[in-house]
Amino acid sequence: MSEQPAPGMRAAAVHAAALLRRAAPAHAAGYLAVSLAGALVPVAVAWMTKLTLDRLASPGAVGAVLGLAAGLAAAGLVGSATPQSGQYLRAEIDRRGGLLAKDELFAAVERYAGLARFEDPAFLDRLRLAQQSAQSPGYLLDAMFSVGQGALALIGFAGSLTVVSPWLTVAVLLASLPAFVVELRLARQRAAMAWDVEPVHRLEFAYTMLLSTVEAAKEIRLLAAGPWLRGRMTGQLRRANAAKRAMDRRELGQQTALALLAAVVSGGGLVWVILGAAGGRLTVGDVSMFVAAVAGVQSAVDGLVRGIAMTHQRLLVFGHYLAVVGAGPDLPEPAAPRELPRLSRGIELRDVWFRYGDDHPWVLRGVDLVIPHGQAVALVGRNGSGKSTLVKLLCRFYDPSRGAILWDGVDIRDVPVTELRQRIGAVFQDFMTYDLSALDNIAIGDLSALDDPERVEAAARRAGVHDVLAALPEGYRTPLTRTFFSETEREGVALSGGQWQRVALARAFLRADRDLMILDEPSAGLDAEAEHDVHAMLRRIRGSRSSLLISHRLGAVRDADLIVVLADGVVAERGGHDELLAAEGTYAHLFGLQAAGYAGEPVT
Ligand SMILES: Nc1ncnc2c1ncn2[C@@H]1O[C@H](COP(=O)(O)OP(=O)(O)OP(=O)(O)O)[C@@H](O)[C@H]1O
Repeated sequence: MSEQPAPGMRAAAVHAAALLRRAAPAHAAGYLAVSLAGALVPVAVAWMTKLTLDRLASPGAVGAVLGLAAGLAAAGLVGSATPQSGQYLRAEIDRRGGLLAKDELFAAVERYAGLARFEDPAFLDRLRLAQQSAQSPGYLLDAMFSVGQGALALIGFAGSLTVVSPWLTVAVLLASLPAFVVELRLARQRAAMAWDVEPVHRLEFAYTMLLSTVEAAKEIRLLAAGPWLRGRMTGQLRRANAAKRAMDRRELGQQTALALLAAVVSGGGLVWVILGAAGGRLTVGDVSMFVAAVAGVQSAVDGLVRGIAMTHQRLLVFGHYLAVVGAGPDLPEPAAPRELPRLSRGIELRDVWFRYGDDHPWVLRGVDLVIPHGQAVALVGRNGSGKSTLVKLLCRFYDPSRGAILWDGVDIRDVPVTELRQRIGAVFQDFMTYDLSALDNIAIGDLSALDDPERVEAAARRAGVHDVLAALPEGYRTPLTRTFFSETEREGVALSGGQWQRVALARAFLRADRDLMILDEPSAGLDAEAEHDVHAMLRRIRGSRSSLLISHRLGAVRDADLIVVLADGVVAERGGHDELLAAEGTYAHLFGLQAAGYAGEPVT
């Protein structure tokens, strides 16, 4: 990983506090009270023990001793009740805070209109850390409270120790100074290590997914590639473990040295106090107070330092959450958005250049193309010629690197992207197969159809998949996945590739009233009948809607109003089927090859 981000500790702390205040204010206040009690009870117990012992040593103070004994019992009660309530409050804070944080995180991710961030490894690492942070925001509170707890206990015990010996207090405090410095440095190093190890975990996760998903299981078993992938997965895990082990060892060495230093100081002090009590300079209560105070100071310093270190580390990680939530739009938003007119003339790509990144090759190199209103345009070209890329630009998943896309003359960058997408229906080449019910799989095309099963059925009929879906064990409510059960605990079903493609078509047909219908390889897995239906649908919408059809089956595109051949990043040929055949260019060549295949002629 190239750089460690600097997310702004203060901003992270303020945001975390605000988040928890919104999510669980009463629980956070309760947790604070319980934490304070946890810090103060041991100090109070130490004092009451000292006073009790001193009074017991001097005769005739039964009344006062009784009061102290009652105080000690009460402190014991508080001390034993606080951990359980603290644990409950802490868990509830996590649940409520986690819910809010996760919702906030994914609402922010949803606002990213483009795709580029989802293809940026550094961003994906950040997103994973942000998710970790959102999972359990109570950790942050823990860390911050332990700073307060440590500070209170430190003040209490150091003050108490001063009563026995101011010099010893100074020595104990000085001895704990290195711990501050070392632990803080370790926390920074741990946070940097977590950031560096993130890409390794991402790879490990990718291999884990390959080894555990049904999509990959077939090929991996046939190819006997499991051990090879497992080796890669464990290799990544070993790399991550090595980095963590190195960090743990560093911590072990440094923290052991710190512990030894603390032991030397408290051991020396104990000898001095015992000698003092034996010589009559100190009381028995002083010895008890000393033992409690030294242990208390050391554990308070330990808690304080760890609290600061933890806060530092968790704020750094929480900074990733903050960075994702506050990342702002990934595509420029128009300052003064224009209205998108109902398409009446057409969509024009004007000298469109595009590449996926500055160090990527140009995919489109000055495409000029008009998709006229009410016409069916077919886009053909060799693999990798940029057809799907052009579709992604039309949906504004990316902006052209140069040039513009005009919708009835309006640059699509000047209109709200959601408005643009409302006007488009599409089946992408890599369409989704959602692990949802059949109904959901189709209705997601237009969520207003969720409560209108008849519309969903009509779309499924048009895509030729209604009979299949209606015959499923729970009809349209059946999950189209073998991964989950339905609401009634019945197993889902698996569809065939072509059936899935019809479901994706049905999803797009729910949007058939939109201005532009994009079909990117919609019939690759379809049987001849279904393919025929797709083209019948395209003919039906012709005249009132524009469509863009991408297909390698040239027989399927021959009756488009306009056929466009994309090659070398530009429009190489355009025209009607007969026109392009007569031109004897790429289209004619490819069509000839396919036609010869169908006619059974030898292909030359
Ligand atoms: N997300 C991406 N990031 C980087 N490069 C990409 C990305 N998607 C596509 N490309 C590259 O852009 C080029 C065009 O790809 P595109 O998918 O647009 O081609 P296509 O004409 O649709 O191909 P096919 O006929 O095989 O579907 C290819 O060289 C591909 O490697």
